[in-house]
Amino acid sequence: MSLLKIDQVSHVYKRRFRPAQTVLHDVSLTLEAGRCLGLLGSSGAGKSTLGRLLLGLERPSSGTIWFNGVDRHATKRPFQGDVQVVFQDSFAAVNPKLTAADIIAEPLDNFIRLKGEARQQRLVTLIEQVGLKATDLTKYPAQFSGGQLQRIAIARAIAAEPRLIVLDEAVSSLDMVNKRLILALLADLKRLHGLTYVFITHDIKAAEQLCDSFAILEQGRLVGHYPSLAAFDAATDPAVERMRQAKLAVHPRQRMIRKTQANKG
Ligand SMILES: Nc1ncnc2c1ncn2[C@@H]1O[C@H](COP(=O)(O)OP(=O)(O)OP(=O)(O)O)[C@@H](O)[C@H]1O
Repeated sequence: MSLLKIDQVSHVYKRRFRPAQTVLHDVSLTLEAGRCLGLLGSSGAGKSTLGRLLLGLERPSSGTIWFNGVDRHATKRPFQGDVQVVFQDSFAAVNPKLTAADIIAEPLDNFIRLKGEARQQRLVTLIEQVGLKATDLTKYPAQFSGGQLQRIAIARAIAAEPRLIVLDEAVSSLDMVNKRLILALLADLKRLHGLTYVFITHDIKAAEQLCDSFAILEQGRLVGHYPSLAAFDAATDPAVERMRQAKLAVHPRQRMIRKTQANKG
């Protein structure tokens, strides 16, 4: 049985004073445990919407998301520790008033509930697993670089021993060196913990480094699904060609950040 089965999922956003917008159309995908699915597509293709459905933050308008054989949205609390997320902007994703220990401990306290020395030991193990030091646990977000804070976000994501992690543009804001390091870290953690990833990205090169299978969304439709890197590399269909052509384009959010920084400077 597949760990994840997305079965004919469609999603519609209702909008005020404008017609409703269907952003996912009949998407079906499967993912085996211990594998990484690259979910590729240009801006607005519906990637993050699908990620939010997997996390249980939204309910699909139609279709079913089966997780470990269970309809994810049929339960009362679809958002459980077994699916976690790492977002692109780690500074926005954490509370600046919390220490690294508080941030990493959040899912631990919610889902595992360790106490005293066992809890502290687990925090030390987690921060060391992402390549930081035990002494970093008492630091605040502002004291970390973007790459270091992304490591904290990854430690938080693995803290509750999830089965699946949604990585939503998780390396897109990082410089080339940090991107390579974080991709290597994610690959190591996947091997070590038998993790399963959905890697949402517009960056074909990053996806090729981490993923075992590849899906391309265009305007909410699945236009390509490749079960291996070899199949993806060999693909010549127009959807893959369009992704390859777009691979050097800067992500719109990055463009906005750069523009703001340029205006400030
Ligand atoms: N909460 C929302 N309410 C209404 N429309 C939304 C909402 N979230 C996303 N959308 C719309 O749904 C479409 C798909 O957005 P989504 O963020 O899923 O795409 P994406 O592929 O992740 O894009 P990006 O790479 O830019 O993040 C877009 O047209 C977007 O404007």
